[in-house]
Amino acid sequence: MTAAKETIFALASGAPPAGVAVIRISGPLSLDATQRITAQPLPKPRYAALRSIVGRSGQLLDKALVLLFPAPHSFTGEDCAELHLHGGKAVVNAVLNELAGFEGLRLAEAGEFSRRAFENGKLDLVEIEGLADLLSAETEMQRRLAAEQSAGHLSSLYEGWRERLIFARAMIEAELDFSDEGDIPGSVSDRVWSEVAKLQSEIDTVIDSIKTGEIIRDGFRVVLAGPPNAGKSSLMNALARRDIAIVTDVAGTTRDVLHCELDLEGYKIHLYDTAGLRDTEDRVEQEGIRRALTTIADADLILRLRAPGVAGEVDLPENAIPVIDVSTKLDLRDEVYPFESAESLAVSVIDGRGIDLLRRMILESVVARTRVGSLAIPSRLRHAQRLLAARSSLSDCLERSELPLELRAEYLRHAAEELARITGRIDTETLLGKIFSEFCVGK
Ligand SMILES: Nc1nc2c(c(=O)[nH]1)N(C=O)[C@@H](CNc1ccc(C(=O)N[C@@H](CCC(=O)O)C(=O)O)cc1)CN2
Ligand SMILES: Nc1nc2c(ncn2[C@@H]2O[C@H](COP(=O)(O)OP(=O)(O)OP(=O)(O)O)[C@@H](O)[C@H]2O)c(=O)[nH]1
Ligand SMILES: [Mg+2]
Repeated sequence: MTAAKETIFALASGAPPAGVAVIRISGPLSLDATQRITAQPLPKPRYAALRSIVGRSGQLLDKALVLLFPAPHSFTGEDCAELHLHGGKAVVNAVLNELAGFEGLRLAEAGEFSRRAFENGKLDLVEIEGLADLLSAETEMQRRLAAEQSAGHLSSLYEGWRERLIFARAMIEAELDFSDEGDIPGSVSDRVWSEVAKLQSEIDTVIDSIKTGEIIRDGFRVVLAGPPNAGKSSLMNALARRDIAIVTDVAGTTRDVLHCELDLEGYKIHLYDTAGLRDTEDRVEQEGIRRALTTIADADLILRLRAPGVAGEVDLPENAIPVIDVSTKLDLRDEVYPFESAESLAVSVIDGRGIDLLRRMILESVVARTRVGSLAIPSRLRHAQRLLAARSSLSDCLERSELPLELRAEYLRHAAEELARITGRIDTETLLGKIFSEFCVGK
């Protein structure tokens, strides 16, 4: 058993002033504290009731809605209470101070409610990561991805794989146990290998979707590249609809990499403006160009700009990054129609032609890059590492057919353990192993 937990509390809603502020309390003294601060009968569990919130000397602090969630049916799995106060700064402070004065209560640390939910088996690590992503989601696609993850759909996928691996191992154990008797029909393990191969390909599909998850969660990186004076900074300002970058007719105006974020139909886009690429003796500009090339190399999409009367079609480094060719300053040319082909177009920041079309082409590029059946997909390196490890154990298991069954089964155990590490739900077997390995031999 764990030692009796302290009771923690915190403002769970956004910074005051706000219409309503929610203070959340969790731990064994939650109900006591709520009783003391209301000095009225407690509402029945999970029903909101209006109560006077009073201070030590009986003074009225606020009239608030009070909600109780007795353990284990709460967010943390502990006794919880919520005070829905008027959201003024002084109201919130007065109630927080009152709670802080109670013996056995203290202010929660960052993430402590979620940590307790994890410790009480209410949420696994993957769901907690999803919850964190949900709270920081700014775009619709980020929200959808995080909602899938925090609702446990990704966890179920991993847990389902793990159960199938445990079952496969059980089949092998059974074969080992019965093989002494010599007369089992066919080989059980043959079926196991085909199941393992199937699992491996399912894991591969999910590993392949990690880049998609990363793009949705972290954003799609679009880089403006081209010679000086091509109109990169002007185009950044036009796409962002804000005056972010300095624009002049001096070649070599931009040196640092400039960044802004766009929300294109729910997709988070990082847009980078870079120094014009050219041979130069200017050391500051050289450094700018070095940074530009680094940014270009990390891009998910490159907008390669050229302008009438501006020399230097830039040679981009050889790589597989998609490119849209953009001819700028369309207003200085005779053409009227901005659309050239699927990979190229012409724009003008003066009359605005082609800008919306370019926005749509960027959107099409990110949509094409993130097409997946379901959004129950990983978006973090942590998952990628464990999945790759699990996958490599499965391929060892399949390829090393010269090994005795026991050893091949060991690879399956290892793969299952890697999956358990992602959700943080290490099975009793490994947990016990871990606990006992920490004891001295002979004790
Ligand atoms: N006022 C309020 N609104 C909120 C939250 C909250 O904690 N308080 N949430 C906080 O994130 C989210 C809702 N999430 C919640 C998740 C679980 C439980 C809960 O009481 N779970 C119990 C009972 C489940 C049931 O009755 O179906 C349990 O899991 O045992 C409550 C809120 C969003 N809105
Ligand atoms: N007529 C016209 N001029 C433009 C257009 N876009 C940019 N310019 C002009 O072209 C010049 C260079 O524009 P910038 O946006 O600073 O070019 P840049 O590519 O960022 O240049 P560097 O930062 O030096 O690499 C400025 O004088 C702009 O006003 C356009 O669509 N039409
Ligand atoms: Mg510039």
